[in-house]
Amino acid sequence: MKELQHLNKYFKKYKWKLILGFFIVLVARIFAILTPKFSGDMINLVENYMSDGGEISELRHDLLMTLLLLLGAALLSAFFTFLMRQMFIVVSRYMEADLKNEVYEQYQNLSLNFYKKNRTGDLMNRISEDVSKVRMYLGPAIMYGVTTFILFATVVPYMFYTAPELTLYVIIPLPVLSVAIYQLSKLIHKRSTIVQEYLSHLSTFTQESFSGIGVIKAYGIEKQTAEGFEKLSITSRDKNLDLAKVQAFFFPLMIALIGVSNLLVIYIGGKKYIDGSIPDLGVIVEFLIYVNMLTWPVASVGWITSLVQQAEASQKRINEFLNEVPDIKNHTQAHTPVTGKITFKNVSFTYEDTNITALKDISFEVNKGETLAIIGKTGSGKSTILELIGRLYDTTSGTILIDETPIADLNLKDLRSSIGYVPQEAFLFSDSIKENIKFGKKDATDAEVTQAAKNASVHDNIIDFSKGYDTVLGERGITLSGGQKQRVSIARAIIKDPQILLFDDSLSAVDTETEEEILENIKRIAATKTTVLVSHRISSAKNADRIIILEDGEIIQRGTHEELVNQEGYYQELYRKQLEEKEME
Ligand SMILES: Nc1ncnc2c1ncn2[C@@H]1O[C@H](COP(=O)(O)OP(=O)(O)OP(=O)(O)O)[C@@H](O)[C@H]1O
Repeated sequence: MKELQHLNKYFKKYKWKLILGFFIVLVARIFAILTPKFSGDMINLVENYMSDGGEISELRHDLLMTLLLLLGAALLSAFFTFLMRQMFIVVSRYMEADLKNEVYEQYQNLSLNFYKKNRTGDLMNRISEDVSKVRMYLGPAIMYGVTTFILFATVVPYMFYTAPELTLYVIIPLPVLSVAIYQLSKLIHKRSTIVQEYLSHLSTFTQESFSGIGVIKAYGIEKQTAEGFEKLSITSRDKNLDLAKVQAFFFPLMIALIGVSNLLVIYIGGKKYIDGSIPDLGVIVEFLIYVNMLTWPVASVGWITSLVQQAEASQKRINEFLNEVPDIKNHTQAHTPVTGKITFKNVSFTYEDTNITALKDISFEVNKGETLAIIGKTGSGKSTILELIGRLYDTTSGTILIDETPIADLNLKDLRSSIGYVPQEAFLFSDSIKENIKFGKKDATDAEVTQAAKNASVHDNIIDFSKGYDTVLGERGITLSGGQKQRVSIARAIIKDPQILLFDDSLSAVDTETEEEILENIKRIAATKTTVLVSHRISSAKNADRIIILEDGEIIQRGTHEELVNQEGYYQELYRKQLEEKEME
């Protein structure tokens, strides 16, 4: 139960509703106990009439009155049971939503390293599957727990009071039922976990084949894919059958044990009635109803135990993530506005998971209003520099200063809100183009969106779509070309109007003419901003105020375009090669 203690704060939050729920259960149970009593009374009325005689009209009247009472008690019990569900189950849904929000908020705070260590499927499972299992503890387990407790606390003493020995006999099979259901629930849980696993294999498989349908068709491997699917689905079916077999035991087992209790009531109760130790036949009828009434709660003790165990295991998995401390911590609560000067002082960086040293002793400076271009082969560490500026990671050694302040001393929120980052692979959400651009500035006006798109040279493409800026992207919408995606992503960074603009090879998919146009626009709007531009093309770098060349995480050359073209080395070679390519076009 240690792990589940995390949920106590939610019980505290909803305590009044839960306390009210407890009293409602109490009232519902009292009315429920009355129904067997009235049934017994009716039998007794008939029995007395048959043995003692009397007016038939009087019997009719008495029977009708008792029947009405019985009906009233049953209706009231049903009404309060409804209210009870409203309390417990509704509260559990609130708590489930609260827990989901708590986990989601924590996910948002965790750093990139966390996401690399854990698979997306696992993250999704913990926020959906595991939280649902925990809800079974917060809702049904608590509700049935309270109901069973109250029922036992009221019915069993009453039964003992009415016929002590008979009570003892009839409740003997109940613990057996409870243990049997517990074992069965455990087995059901084990098998349903396996079924669940296969289900997720199946959905991952289908999802991948649908996303990669183009590749599957191009390589003509539809048949193999279908065979792969069939194999998986047959195994999944067999696992489902295994589960169905144990599930099939559940109700027969309950019915068999109820049957045993009923037989005991009739046999022992009958003998006692014959020898006179039970005065009325009605007691036997009453007991028969009580036994049936107690069966489900008793069975539920086993079921609840298994639910609580599953919830405990799930909460343990959730707690693992909730207790995770973000690698990147915000040390400063005060507002720290950013102007834009960036200084790297002997920065080295090693990726924790791969142990790859991506940057070695890097030093450079970019002033506010300047543009720095970073050129280098793939894997030379260019993107890593941008990630360090956004503090997605902390340096392994050395210091990064922003406006002369160590980056770790800046308020993380201020730092991130002063950066417009265009990643290497543009990521667009399944939403309209307008909303995708507004992601950079939630309250942007339509005019601002259009202006940003114009600056990113994508406006003309957008208005060519029949729905213009309202065109929906993604799975159910249209697919933009690589270059269009990059430009929408640039518009998103521009609309933010940040102090620092970071472009990670963001123009690789556009032609050189459009590249030039965008660079011109960026130069204009970024006149007072700091721009860092990663590229493989000289055309992107040539107008930058400073250029650095990276190789294997080290700066091998630095200078302006003029200086570097006249210097033997990587830049000059690249310049010649790209010039030749251009001439050949
Ligand atoms: N998230 C990561 N986790 C572990 N290693 C990484 C990660 N990102 C990059 N690396 C490694 O760090 C090195 C530098 O990568 P980086 O992405 O900075 O290079 P790059 O110059 O931007 O390359 P490209 O031009 O291909 O984008 C590479 O060897 C890469 O494998």
